[in-house]
Amino acid sequence: MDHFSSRHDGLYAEDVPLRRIADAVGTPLYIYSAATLRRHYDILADEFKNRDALIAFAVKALSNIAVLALLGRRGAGADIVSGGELYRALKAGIPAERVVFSGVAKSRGEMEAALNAGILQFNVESEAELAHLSAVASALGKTAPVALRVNPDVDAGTDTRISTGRKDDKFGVPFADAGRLYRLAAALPGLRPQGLTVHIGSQITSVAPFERAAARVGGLVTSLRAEGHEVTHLDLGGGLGIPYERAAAAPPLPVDYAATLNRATADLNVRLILEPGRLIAGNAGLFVTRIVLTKNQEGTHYALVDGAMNDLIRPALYGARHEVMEDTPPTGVPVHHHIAGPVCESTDLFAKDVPLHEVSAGALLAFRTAGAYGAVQASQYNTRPLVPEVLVDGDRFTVIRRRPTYEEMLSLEVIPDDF
Ligand SMILES: Cc1ncc(COP(=O)(O)O)c(C=O)c1O
Ligand SMILES: N[C@@H](CCCC[NH3+])C(=O)O
Repeated sequence: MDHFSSRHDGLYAEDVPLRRIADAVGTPLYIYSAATLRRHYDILADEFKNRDALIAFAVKALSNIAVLALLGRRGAGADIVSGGELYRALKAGIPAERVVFSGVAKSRGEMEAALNAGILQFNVESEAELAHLSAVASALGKTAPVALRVNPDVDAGTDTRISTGRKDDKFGVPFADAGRLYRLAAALPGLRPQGLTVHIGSQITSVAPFERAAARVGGLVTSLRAEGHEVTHLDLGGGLGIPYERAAAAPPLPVDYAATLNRATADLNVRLILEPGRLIAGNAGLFVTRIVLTKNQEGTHYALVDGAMNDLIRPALYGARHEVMEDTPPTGVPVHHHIAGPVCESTDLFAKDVPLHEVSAGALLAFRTAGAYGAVQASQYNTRPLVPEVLVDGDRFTVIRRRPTYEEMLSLEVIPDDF
């Protein structure tokens, strides 16, 4: 089911023509489909409906509060990695009891805010962090619910830049230290260890690594219980990959992924937590840009667009490929173009050799699969305004983050008096 479609009169997001949104809001911009977000959440939630399970959306993937509110109302929790994300999740109405806090270096202020809010769990990634959290919680007279993030030393087989579960990655505690650190957490004041967590990477395209990681951490649950510890929560992270290109091998279906996790944890009697990000948001978003002009450089045709790497950095950062849709219904023979933006970097190149039928100034191009790690990784490089976000729901659309003015962009800057 694709909520972004090409019809006889152009591209649509659900029942709204892209052209209508682009004319009203200007380009570049992100467009999200509410129906897709709901569908992706519901498919996963349904697979765990007979379990005590929480789907804590990874806020880092797409953190607009409208999206968080939409998911929160369906029962989603939030996996956060900063005080800012905590603030967003609570603003969006996600109850603190559904918030888990991941990250290798939480600051004192972030810990205090999360303790005061009363979050479900801190995912702790080192011995030093246990000591730090113990001190912060004790000073506040609070008890921090803790899950120890273990590094299962499983190669997720994904891009090395987004792999997190091999022993040399900076995440989690070494598997061999987990027992000792769980005991330490039980002994330290201000901490209440309640579980374990793993997250082995992102854009993972087979279920086998999830199965291995779940088996390893499941074994640890059993051995800790045998030592007399309470282990009531098991957080299996996020990381399932999604199809970026039709031509590429399809990643496992969410139902197969869910079946694997359900099987691996069926006998553990734990509250299960998942932290999907990309799976829910990735294919729910388009990045939309307009052609400004074309040029031929030493035999290469360039379509130069008004969007740039500061708006969607994935191609520049990871060599990611986002499929391109043309707004103009394809007629005639296409000409292959490189699609590049106006930023002064050679990596500001979205795609090479894309067959385009219409390259006149003003034509709209939409990059698919841009909902996750798109708008959230945008910057104001080259003093380009942060890219707006629009949420489509049926035949309606709402600007859920508007484009700032130049005045707003400069409003935090000051020229000292005494130069
Ligand atoms: C701890 C943690 N949980 C969840 C996620 C979400 O991952 P994904 O968007 O691949 O599902 C990430 C990002 O990789 C993460 O670091
Ligand atoms: N930013 C990465 C994903 C990182 C996952 C974060 N733990 C991407 O765009 O694919």
